[in-house]
Amino acid sequence: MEIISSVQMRQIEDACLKQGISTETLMENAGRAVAVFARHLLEEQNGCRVLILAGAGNNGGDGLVAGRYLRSWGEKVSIFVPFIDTPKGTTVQGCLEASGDIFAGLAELEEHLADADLVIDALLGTGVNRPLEGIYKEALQMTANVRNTRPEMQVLAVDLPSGLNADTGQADDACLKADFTLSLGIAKQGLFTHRGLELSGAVSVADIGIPPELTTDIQAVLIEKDWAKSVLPVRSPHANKGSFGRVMIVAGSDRYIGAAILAGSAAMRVGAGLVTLALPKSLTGAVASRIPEATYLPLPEVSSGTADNSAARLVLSELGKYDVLLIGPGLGQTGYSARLVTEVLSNLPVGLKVIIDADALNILSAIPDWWLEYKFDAVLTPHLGEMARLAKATTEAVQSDRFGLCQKFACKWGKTLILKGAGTIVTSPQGETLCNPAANPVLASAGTGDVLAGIIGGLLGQGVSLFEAAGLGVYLHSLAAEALRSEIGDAGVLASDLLLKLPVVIKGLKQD
Ligand SMILES: NC(=O)C1=CN([C@@H]2O[C@H](COP(=O)(O)OP(=O)(O)OC[C@H]3O[C@@H](n4cnc5c(N)ncnc54)[C@H](OP(=O)(O)O)[C@@H]3O)[C@@H](O)[C@H]2O)[C@@H](O)CC1
Ligand SMILES: Nc1ncnc2c1ncn2[C@@H]1O[C@H](COP(=O)(O)OP(=O)(O)O)[C@@H](O)[C@H]1O
Ligand SMILES: [K+]
Repeated sequence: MEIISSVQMRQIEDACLKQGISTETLMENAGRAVAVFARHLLEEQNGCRVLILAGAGNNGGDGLVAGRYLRSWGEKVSIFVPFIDTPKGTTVQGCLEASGDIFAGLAELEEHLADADLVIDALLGTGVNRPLEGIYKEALQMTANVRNTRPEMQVLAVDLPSGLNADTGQADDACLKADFTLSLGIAKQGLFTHRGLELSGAVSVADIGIPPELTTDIQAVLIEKDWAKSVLPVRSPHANKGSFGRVMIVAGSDRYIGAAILAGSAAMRVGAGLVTLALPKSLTGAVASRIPEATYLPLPEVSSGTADNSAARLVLSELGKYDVLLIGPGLGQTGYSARLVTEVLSNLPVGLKVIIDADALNILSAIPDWWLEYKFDAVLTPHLGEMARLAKATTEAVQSDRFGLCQKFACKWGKTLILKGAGTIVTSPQGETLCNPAANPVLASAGTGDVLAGIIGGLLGQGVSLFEAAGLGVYLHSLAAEALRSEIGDAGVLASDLLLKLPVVIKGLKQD
């Protein structure tokens, strides 16, 4: 599914106008599609009472058109039109009366909510430009309250839940949670990240007659099963371990021994041929007892668990034999770790695929204009805090514009950037964007990021490109978490539980 911003949607609307397709035509198509969808929902629940909340903009227009169709098909339609007393309200009143029972007061709204089978939320769409207040806010809150007492009453959002920002997924406190969202023409990106994930319900897209040639420039898509299947590495029965890549993981320090175990195991569990863990010498025994299948590059130490200043040279002397370097999980941020990271990144063999994760990102963020020093493309995997440090922004600023910032900085830094968290976003340096529309508390626990970095390392080793490995890695990680949530529950799952699920979800993907 393609996804776009509100600015892009406006450009497409303008292009439609130039081709002679008017906004009225698009709105007619949109309203009809909403009505068809609504009728289907009503049939499923044997209902017939539709309550439409129609705002003063084009989103409300879509709702009014839907009302006209539904009424002509014999459904019982009532329409809340809070702007009825404005000049615009007066001009549309004539056609509204033909659309069903119309009213503007909250008392009547409460009455209609008492027996509505379906609420169509067409108060605000992409045009929301300020906090909700007054009658809009009260109407949405009243609807939400009634829905709490009448869960059988369903809510269908037109284009997006009213009060949700179409670009950022930020939501007004009064935003009405939908069971279904019918996005018009092309799905709006804000539905799939931040609060959009919890507020939009099941999202589908209505064809409203936009000519396909006007959508060819769209660079952002959701990560979906068919795409993931298409980029899964192929495994020949005649392969040997050299066929599936050699992955070097520089990870772990005295306080974070588990990071190396999780990342190394994950790389192997997605099918890497050979994984070498480069970690401080005194940690090697403990880690090797947990992953006997890996090979080891014990790094000289300045003290127990801290690699010394000669460690980078040792890593570099071996790296020529590898396809992939993952650097960062559990490294800590001492001066020694910083020197290890910067010296390795400054002297990489040509052609090596690189993932920079966790502490290595924090180390980069302390270097002014680090991206000018390290000009090669690499996969960067920041969570919110790491992204804020790298982008010199607050975490709130990052979270309030996840798509915008991920796209801006992937281009500026020339890196394949993964902005982690619910609704993870992946952007290539050229701006191609993938979004994984998933939120899962199973992943909100320590160590899951190490697993993700290892997965991506394992996929890169098998020849997947940086961008595709990033997207596929995020998807497999999320599928494994979803499987655990249904089997075990949403609390108490460990990052290491993901590991054994990885081969299973890969197998499932191949068979589907
Ligand atoms: N693009 C396309 O191709 C197509 C788009 N279509 C549809 O158009 C929708 C976008 O329409 P839109 O631009 O009229 O915006 P929309 O969300 O209806 O409301 C804006 C109005 O609300 C107001 N307002 C703003 N914030 C407010 C607040 N907090 N509280 C109260 N009022 C607030 C603002 O007025 P203001 O007071 O700022 O003058 C303005 O009047 C889109 O989501 C889709 O459904 C389809 O019809 C077909 C093709
Ligand atoms: N609520 C959530 N929904 C979906 N994914 C999540 C959620 N919380 C965390 N994740 C994912 O879990 C991983 C956590 O990574 P990170 O924060 O680096 O953890 P750690 O450093 O402890 O390993 C990321 O892949 C992130 O996208
Ligand atoms: K809406």
